[in-house]
Amino acid sequence: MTKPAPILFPKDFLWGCATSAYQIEGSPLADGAGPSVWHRFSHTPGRVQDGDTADVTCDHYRRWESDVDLMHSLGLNSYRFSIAWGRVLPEGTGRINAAGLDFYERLVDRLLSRGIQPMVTLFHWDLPAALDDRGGWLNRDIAQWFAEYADVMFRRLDDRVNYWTTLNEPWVVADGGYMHGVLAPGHRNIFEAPRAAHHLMMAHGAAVQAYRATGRNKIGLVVNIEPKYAASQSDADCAATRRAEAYMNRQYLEPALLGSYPEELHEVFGEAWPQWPAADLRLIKQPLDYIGVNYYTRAVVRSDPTSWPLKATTVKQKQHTHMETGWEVYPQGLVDTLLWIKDQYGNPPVYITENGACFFDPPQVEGPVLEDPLRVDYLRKHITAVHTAMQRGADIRGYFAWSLFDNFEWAFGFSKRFGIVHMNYETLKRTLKSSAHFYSKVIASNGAAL
Ligand SMILES: OC[C@H]1NNC[C@@H](O)[C@@H]1O
Ligand SMILES: [Ca+2]
Repeated sequence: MTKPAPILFPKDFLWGCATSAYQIEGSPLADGAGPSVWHRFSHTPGRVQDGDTADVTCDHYRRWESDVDLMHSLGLNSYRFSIAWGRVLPEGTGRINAAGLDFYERLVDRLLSRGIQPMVTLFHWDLPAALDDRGGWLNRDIAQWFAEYADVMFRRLDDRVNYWTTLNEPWVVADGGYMHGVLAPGHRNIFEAPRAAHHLMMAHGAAVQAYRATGRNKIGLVVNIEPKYAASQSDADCAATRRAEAYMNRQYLEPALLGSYPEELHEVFGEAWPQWPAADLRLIKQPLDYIGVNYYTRAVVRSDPTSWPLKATTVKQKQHTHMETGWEVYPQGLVDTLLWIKDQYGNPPVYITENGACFFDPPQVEGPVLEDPLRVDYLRKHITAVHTAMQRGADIRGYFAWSLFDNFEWAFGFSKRFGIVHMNYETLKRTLKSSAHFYSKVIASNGAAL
């Protein structure tokens, strides 16, 4: 039996880790920064598990130099992070806070000095509170507010940043922040959710349009995709699955890539679905250099007339391992997702901009390395899935593990640990997990160590 050929990735494949500003930086109001909706949300009793806030979290705002050195020691050739809008524009528009801009410029320069390509996300959920006071994502003007902020960043950093992202996971903001109210700004309103979603995408389009005026590099959109599988072949379950797929996986990709919304959304939102002017869709549909895909899990869907607003619910797959968030470990879903994007949207260049898992890790670490075999297994199977999709023609250009550190997991607070590096939140000591060593070997061997 001949040994299967070793898995090898292209020479210029990006290998990185992903983080976001509010989740790792701490010091949310330092050096003139304006508060974000997440600063307000986490300081509102009852909103975040155990009353956790990201006032300190990984203290990356003050430890960024040694953190970049840690990334270098792992052999990362890229690093995906986000900019806190309120550090740069404390009121969201107008006055620029030089100290905020300087922080990100120094971070980019250090990354480049260590041979690490920055991939910079402009919005990863931490909207300046001052803009939320003016309606936030419910105000059509936000498209221009966002383009103004994006332009400030492009002018300062496009000579060094080769990969830009407008938004991270707009679905999560609209669904969590406006439909179900479990994320900032905590609204629960079926009439607000599609408007927030639409204005998020208009902001995306306006920022890409602004980029094309001066930008010389690449810009894209990052979406979370959770492939939906019908629990049975019944008409009801298949229709429910189509609704779920339209609501999460197509509602953002299709206006961005096709300039249209899936028909199923009229059924999902009913009278709450607005009629949008064609000019809006023309603004949203801007040529992109890549799509970022964040993949964690799949959903098996059945019809459920009692569930709101989708009339669909997921069926637990007890035959597979699950993460602490209740998400099924299902690597085949990543292959299916990447081939779906290839076949449905013309094989655009794709980066896996997030992939990772939160399994129970002991909160304290005794020895030099924390053993996390379940996460090693998860990463091995999902990186292999990426390679499988590439062998079948998908144009995948890079992979970012979520996350470099354990960090503030939104409404879950610090209870969920996704890091390949353990974070002790009292001492702020960083400790490599065996998944960090594993990932480091995969990068060094360009895949052969899988
Ligand atoms: O839930 C894990 C991650 N998912 N995507 C967005 C990130 O901010 C989350 O921490
Ligand atoms: Ca360049």
